[in-house]
Amino acid sequence: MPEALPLQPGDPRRLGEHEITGRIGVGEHGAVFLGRSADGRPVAVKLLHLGLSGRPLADARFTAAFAAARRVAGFCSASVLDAGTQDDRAFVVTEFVDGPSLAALVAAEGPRGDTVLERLAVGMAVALAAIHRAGSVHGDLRPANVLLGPDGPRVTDIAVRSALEALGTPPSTTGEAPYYQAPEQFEGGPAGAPADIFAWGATLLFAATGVRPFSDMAPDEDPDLAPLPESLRGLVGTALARDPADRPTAQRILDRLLVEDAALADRLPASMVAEGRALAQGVRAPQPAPGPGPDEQATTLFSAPTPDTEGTALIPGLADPGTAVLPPVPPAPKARRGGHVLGLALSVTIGVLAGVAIITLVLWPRLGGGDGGSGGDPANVADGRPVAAIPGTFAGTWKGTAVNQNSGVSFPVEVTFQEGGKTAHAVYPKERCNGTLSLTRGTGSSLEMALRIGKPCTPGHIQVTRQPDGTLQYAWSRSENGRPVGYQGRLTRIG
Ligand SMILES: Nc1ncnc2c1ncn2[C@@H]1O[C@H](COP(=O)(O)OP(=O)(O)OP(=O)(O)O)[C@@H](O)[C@H]1O
Repeated sequence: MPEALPLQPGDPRRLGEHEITGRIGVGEHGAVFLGRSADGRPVAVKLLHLGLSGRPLADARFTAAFAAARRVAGFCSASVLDAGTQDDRAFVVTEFVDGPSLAALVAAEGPRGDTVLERLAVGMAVALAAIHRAGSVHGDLRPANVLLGPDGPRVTDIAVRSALEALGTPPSTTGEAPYYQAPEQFEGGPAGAPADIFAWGATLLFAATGVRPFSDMAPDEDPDLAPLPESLRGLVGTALARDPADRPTAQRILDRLLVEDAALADRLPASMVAEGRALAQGVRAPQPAPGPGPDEQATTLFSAPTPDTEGTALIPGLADPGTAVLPPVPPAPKARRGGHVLGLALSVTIGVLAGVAIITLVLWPRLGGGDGGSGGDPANVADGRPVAAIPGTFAGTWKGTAVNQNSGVSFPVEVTFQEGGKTAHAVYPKERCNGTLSLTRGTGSSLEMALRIGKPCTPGHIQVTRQPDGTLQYAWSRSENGRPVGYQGRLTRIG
C-alpha cells in the first residue's frame, strides 16, 4: 500500500465496502483518505465536509450524480469506483494515483516545459473526451485536480461539482475553482462540456506560466499565449473563447493534436496516442490495465531528451501528497505535538522520496531555465535548526483555504511573512479580519506563532510548517473548556 499519514480519532475506519487505512489530505470540500478496496487495490476516498441532515433524498441524489462518471474508463482519469453516504456524510471512491497534483508540482518547481505541456494537453483532452463521451461533465477541472502519476496525467474529482450541486450546495466562490471557470459559469450558466474545455486551456496556461491566467471574476481579457508551445497556442486560444459555441470539443482537440499533427504524436507515449486517436474518431480504444509503476512506453517517452534542458535539471524531491497534512487538531501537548508531527511527516517523506520523487523528477521535468518555482526549497524542508526570526524560505504572501473539520466550515486565509521579521500579517477576507502573528519559537521548517486578531475571528496558536510539495501547512488551535479545537489548511505562495 502507498504511504499515508495515520488516521485521527474520529476518522472513519470503513466507508462503504472500503477499508480506510490513512489520511492523504484535506481540501475545501472534503478530506481524502487512503483506502483499500475489497480486492486489495489502493483507492482514494473523498469524504465531503458537508453534513446531509435536512437534505431530502441526499443519498439517491448524490449517487445519481456519479452514474455517468462511473462509466468513464481510461488511463488519463482516476476512475470513479463508488459513491455513497454513511453517517450523515457523502463519500466518493476513486482510483488512487501515486503522484503530486499539477498545482503542487508547479508551486514547488515552477512552470513546465514544452514536452510536459504537450503531454498534459493530450492527457487532459483524453480524459475530457472520455468523460463527455460517457455523458458526464467534469465541472471543476483545475491544476489541483490533475494528478501526475507514474504513467501520465490523471484527471480526478470527476463530477464532484455536480454531486455537490445535487445536494443543494452552490458552486464555490472561494478557493481555486473560480480562477478556471468559463465566463458562462459566472453568469449562472451550467458547467457543460464547453466549460471543461475552457478549464483545459486555463490549466495549460497555468502549467506554462506558474500563475493563474485569470482573476476570480469573469475573464474579460485575452491572456498571453506566448508561453505555450506553438503546437498548442491556437487550440488553447480557441478553448478560451468567451462564447462556448466557439470552443472546440475534446474530440476535436485530439483530432488536431494527434491526427493532424503527427509530429506531436511522435513525442508522446504510444498508449496515450492510441487512446486519443480512438476517442478522436469516436471509438473506444482498448483499455490498458492500470499498473502501479511507470509502463515501458511512458518511461521511454517521458524521459526522452528534449531540445531544452528538461530532464537535466535536478529537482528536489516531492513526496506523496499524504505527507503534506498535519492532524487537524493537536491530540497531545503542544511541545510534543510539534516534534511528533514533524517527525512523522519526515519519516513518511523519507520513505516515499525515493519512489515518487524520482519518478516525478524523470517524468515531469520542469521548464529549462525555470526559476525553481515559488515554493521555496522542498529539499530542505527537514531543516530543524532553531531560528530567532522568520527564515527567507517563508518570505512572501501565501494564500489558501482553511477547513474547520468539526464544523465543516471552510474559509480563505492569506498570510504575509518578511524575512528576518518576528511578526507576520494574517488576513481572513471572508470575515474581514486582519491579525498579527508573533513568532514564539520555530525552526527552519516550522514556526509557532501567536495570533492576535479581533472579532469575529478568534486569537489562538498558529503552527506554520513547510511541506515537501512547496506549500505551507497553516494550523490554528486553542483549548476551549480543556478540549482542543482547531482548523487547518494548505497555503500556496502567490507573491
Ligand atoms: N485519486 C487520488 N489519488 C491520490 N491522491 C489524491 C486523489 N485525489 C485527491 N488526492 C490528494 O488528496 C489531497 C486532497 O485533495 P482534494 O481534492 O481534497 O484537494 P483540493 O482539490 O485542493 O480540494 P477540493 O477539491 O475539495 O476543492 C491532495 O493532496 C490530492 O492531491
